[in-house]
Amino acid sequence: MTSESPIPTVDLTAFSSPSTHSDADRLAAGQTFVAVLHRYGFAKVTGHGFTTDEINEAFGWNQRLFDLPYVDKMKAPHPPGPFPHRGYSGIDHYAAADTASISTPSDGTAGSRKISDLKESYEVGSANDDHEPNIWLPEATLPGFRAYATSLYERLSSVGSILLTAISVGLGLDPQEHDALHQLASNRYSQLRLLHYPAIPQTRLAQDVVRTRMPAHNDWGAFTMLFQDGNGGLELQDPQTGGFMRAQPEEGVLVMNVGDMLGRFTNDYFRSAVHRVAVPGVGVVPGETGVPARRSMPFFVGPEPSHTVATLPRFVGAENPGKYEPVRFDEYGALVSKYHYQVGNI
Ligand SMILES: O=C(O)CCC(=O)C(=O)O
Ligand SMILES: [Fe+2]
Repeated sequence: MTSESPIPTVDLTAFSSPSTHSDADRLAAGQTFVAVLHRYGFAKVTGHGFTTDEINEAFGWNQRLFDLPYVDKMKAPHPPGPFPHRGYSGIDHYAAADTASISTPSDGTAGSRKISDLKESYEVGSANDDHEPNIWLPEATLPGFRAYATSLYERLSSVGSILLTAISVGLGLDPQEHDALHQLASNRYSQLRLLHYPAIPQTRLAQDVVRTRMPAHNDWGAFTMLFQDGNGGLELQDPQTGGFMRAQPEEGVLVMNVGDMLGRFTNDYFRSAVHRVAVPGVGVVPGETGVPARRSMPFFVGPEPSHTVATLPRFVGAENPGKYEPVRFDEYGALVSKYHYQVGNI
């Protein structure tokens, strides 16, 4: 079941342009953001500070990267295991390599699906990450890409801080709680993923081989900020109805979804959002051409690997018993990525 009701949009300009807005503006925007995240676990966000020009530039690099011949892209191959989660994962190799940043919903939907290889990706971390080093193409293969991707990581990291501050203001956190929230976002250990889902020919759709471009899953960091191109396909599960809501593409809009760490931190006051990438049904594909290619760019915001994520006491009470034990982020990630490496399906 996919619902056509729109995902609420929250404008965070009061946080990205603080000098032209008052504390009252920030409180109102922060509270709206918190209310939407509490209800859904995700939101569309405008006024995040990442301009339309910057978004277009990022998609331009996405295209130039994936337009390279396969042999060139394989000059920066993702290693055969889950770690480090860096470099290029090709159409033919994706299922075994793509394991980090994703966990599986308890209903087992992701686990039961036989995946076709429908996407390629390139994973980028911080230049200062001493844990998972980046894997770069030779400079001559795509001149300027390394410098650009490094700067994009930094830009998106600062956008992540804006979203966290909005959450902090909206929740009315005290300074100590505010710091604990911000520890969910390490500038050094977040992760940028460039994604390309190639066009799918009509014949392949008619054979009914292709059901989803990415099966339902949760992201296991703190939260994810995603830009997608005009072709859309991202769907997020409404936790109240269980139906999926389409994230209709809109220029300049970022989709933010809660990941497992922010879910645990808030004792599910913000629930980790189940999401997937759908393929339009055969009936809605125009003509014989099939489904167009699609590009997206998620940025996974997460804490330091050694950081222990514990539920904030304000989210636990007599009517709201704590659901989660404190967990070290790297230990949680190792469990999830090992599972996905074995199942090899996302
Ligand atoms: O491509 C998309 O829109 C979603 C990607 C995603 O959910 C992921 O990479 O974890
Ligand atoms: Fe995801």
